[in-house]
Amino acid sequence: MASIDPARRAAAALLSGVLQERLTLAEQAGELAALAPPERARAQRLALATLRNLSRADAMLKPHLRKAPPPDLHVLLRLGTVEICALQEAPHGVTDALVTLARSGGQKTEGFAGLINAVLRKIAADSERWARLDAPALPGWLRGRLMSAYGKVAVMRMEAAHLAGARTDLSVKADPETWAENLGAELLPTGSLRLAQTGQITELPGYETGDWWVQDAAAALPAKVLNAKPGERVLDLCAAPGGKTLQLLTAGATVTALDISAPRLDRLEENLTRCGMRAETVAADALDWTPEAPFDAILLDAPCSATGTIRRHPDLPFVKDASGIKELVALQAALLDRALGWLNPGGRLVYATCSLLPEEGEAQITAALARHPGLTITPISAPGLEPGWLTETGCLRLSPDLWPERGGLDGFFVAVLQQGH
Ligand SMILES: C[S@@+](CC[C@H](N)C(=O)[O-])C[C@H]1O[C@@H](n2cnc3c(N)ncnc32)[C@H](O)[C@@H]1O
Repeated sequence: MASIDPARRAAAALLSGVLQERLTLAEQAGELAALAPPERARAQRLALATLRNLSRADAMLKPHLRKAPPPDLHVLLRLGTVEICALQEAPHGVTDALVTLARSGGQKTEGFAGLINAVLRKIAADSERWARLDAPALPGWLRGRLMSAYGKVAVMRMEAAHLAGARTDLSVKADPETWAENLGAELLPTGSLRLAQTGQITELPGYETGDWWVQDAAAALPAKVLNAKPGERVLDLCAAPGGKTLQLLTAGATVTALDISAPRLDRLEENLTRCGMRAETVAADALDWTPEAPFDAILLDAPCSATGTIRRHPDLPFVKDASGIKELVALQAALLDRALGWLNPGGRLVYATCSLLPEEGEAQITAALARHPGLTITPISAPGLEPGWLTETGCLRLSPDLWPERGGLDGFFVAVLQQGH
């Protein structure tokens, strides 16, 4: 009998956490702590691929199952199906490994080793059907809202982008051309680097020396459009884990980085240390805190549904639903109202969310303009932006179906606001 594969066992545990306990993969990071880095990366890759392909795996399994399998067995069957059909791993090896895992799984799975063996053999024999299956659809609550906002064709393109996943992008401190060459990466028109392959990030040149940090090309745009100048006092509100703080510091600004979450601020501090940069950090609820002096510019990267990041976080549709969106929209408005009062005359505020929902983006800004007479939108311009990415009012609307030829972008909304006198 084959020995137990720790990466597969961890992947199955992560999948059970998402599908049965509705825990995000990030919330389950502790599950992976005992694994060596390559095994950890493999476990994550297996879990991500299975979540991205879940409805396709179920469509493959359906004809071979007489009734719905118990949840722990179902996870093993789905994982095996995705490994065979999507990742094109050798069916015999996958089947043996999952049979071994089932036998070691106690009462919940040990009795199903024979069934796993039989079903995965049928899946392997039937695997040419895989290519004809549709991309998995978003859950109904989200799909309906996105259809109203973007139309069916765009939503189907977004679903295809979610299935394709995301490459790893980096923001560099300086000299993007040289780093692109050193890392064999593509230099995107917006200035981010896109890696050809996602390997062990911490092993790449420039990681230890803090010359770059991981940041999606879309997530790099809010700080770029804020366009901080050397010596400006900038507040990064909702700052952790600090990708945008690093950008503002690189531009030469004096930055106060505030976040409500102390553990997330610890990660921000680690990132600052690695990159050799310094900011004032504040652990506080922005709704209670008041600055001692106003700022030249504020970046409000507000907490949101994160629906723009599903291609990177395919667990989100399984653990989140529409509940909580209203509260997030109210929190974003309260943060916006408060932050607008902390600007120097003529100061600018960049509002950003990694959401695809208009109520967390376009509608949030329309409502803010109605609440604050004299508040105006400054039309966005920055290198590399495509004209079609700008809304009629000059805000930036990004979605994962953009730049398909380059490998997509996270969904984001960005607005630059200025308070009149
Ligand atoms: C989208 S994330 C920020 C990402 C960050 N700007 C970056 O680029 O790495 C939103 C952040 O808002 C923080 N947050 C949520 N509610 C807050 C509040 N009331 N006051 C301050 N920060 C808050 C969360 O802890 C979370 O870190």
